[in-house]
Amino acid sequence: MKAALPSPAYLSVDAIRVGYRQSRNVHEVVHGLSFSLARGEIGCLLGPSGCGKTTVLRAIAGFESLLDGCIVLGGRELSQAGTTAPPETRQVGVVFQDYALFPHLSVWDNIGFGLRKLNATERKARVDTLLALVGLSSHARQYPHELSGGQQQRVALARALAPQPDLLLLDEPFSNLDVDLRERLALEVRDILKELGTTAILVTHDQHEAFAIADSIGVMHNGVIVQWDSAYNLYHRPADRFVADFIGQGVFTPGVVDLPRQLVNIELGSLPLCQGVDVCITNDRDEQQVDVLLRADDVIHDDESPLQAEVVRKAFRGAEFLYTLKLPSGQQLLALVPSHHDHAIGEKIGIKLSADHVVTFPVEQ
Ligand SMILES: Nc1ncnc2c1ncn2[C@@H]1O[C@H](COP(=O)(O)OP(=O)(O)OP(=O)(O)O)[C@@H](O)[C@H]1O
Repeated sequence: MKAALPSPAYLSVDAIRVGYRQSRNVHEVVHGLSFSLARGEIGCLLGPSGCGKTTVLRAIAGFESLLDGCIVLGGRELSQAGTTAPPETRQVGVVFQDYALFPHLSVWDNIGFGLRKLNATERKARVDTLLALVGLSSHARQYPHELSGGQQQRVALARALAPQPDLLLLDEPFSNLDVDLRERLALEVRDILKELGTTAILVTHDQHEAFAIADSIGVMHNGVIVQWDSAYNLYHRPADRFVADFIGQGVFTPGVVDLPRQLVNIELGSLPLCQGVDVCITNDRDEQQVDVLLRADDVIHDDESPLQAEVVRKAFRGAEFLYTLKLPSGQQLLALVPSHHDHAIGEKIGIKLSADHVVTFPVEQ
């Protein structure tokens, strides 16, 4: 059987460095960042405020030039140091956080704005198709101020998609919307982009948004991508402590690797080392102190368990409580527990481990 070949890159962002001019100096904020997308793939740059996500997006859109590296889209070189194709020649659409709709134009005219090269029949067909796709056919004659935030963002999406861009950039598009609507709209947007086969990049600091929309996610820290991966792998196989901390909820708990038995022993019990876990034993006793990542779903509540932990904090999450628990040693951990188990702060509850693999990191000095 032939091994599957990796999809060829449609967008290639190769070792780009980007900075902002400050008087005579350039303050570099993106340091040799690389990733690529196949045609029709949805990527996401996810990271904390100030890590450089928007700067990367602006460089791809052509609003910032490169200090080094290059950006290639569908075989066309868009940017390299000293050469920046103007934004309007790139066939790249952008959806901004604040919608940026034309207030004096109706929904229909906003969407049709970039289609003046089409004849009236083609233009009408295209706008009507997009209106139907974003579920706003009955709002065509309304003005932006007559729509909700979610509806306005759908108009902005339809307007950006109307000229059939080679690449769509979405800059924190849901951040002005309430939490429930955000995830719902993110899923809807994913369906729309997949139906059209549009290659897209979302920038966000919200992991739920990233998980809902993207095929591949790059976690950014200080101007570089520290892990480019699926949502599943970012959560279950974080490449370093920063990713482990940024994605999902969990704690680092001390453990000792028992290499001959392929176990890691922690206060709660023993966990199997999974194959491929990179544990470097530096002493001759075949054991090593490590920090073990324990996710909130690795610890389950069990009334029968002899292992007791004290509830020190609780946060209601609808279907679940996120409990912060204290072990007899004082070590704290997190546990997601179905919300019909409503325990008081200070109460002791039975817990046990339910992790099928373990992620370890070297102990921080
Ligand atoms: N026009 C500018 N001039 C100078 N510095 C800038 C400019 N825009 C951004 N920066 C700086 O570049 C760094 C990265 O900013 P950027 O907006 O790319 O981050 P971000 O990850 O998108 O953050 P956020 O999530 O808060 O939007 C920050 O330190 C910021 O202060």
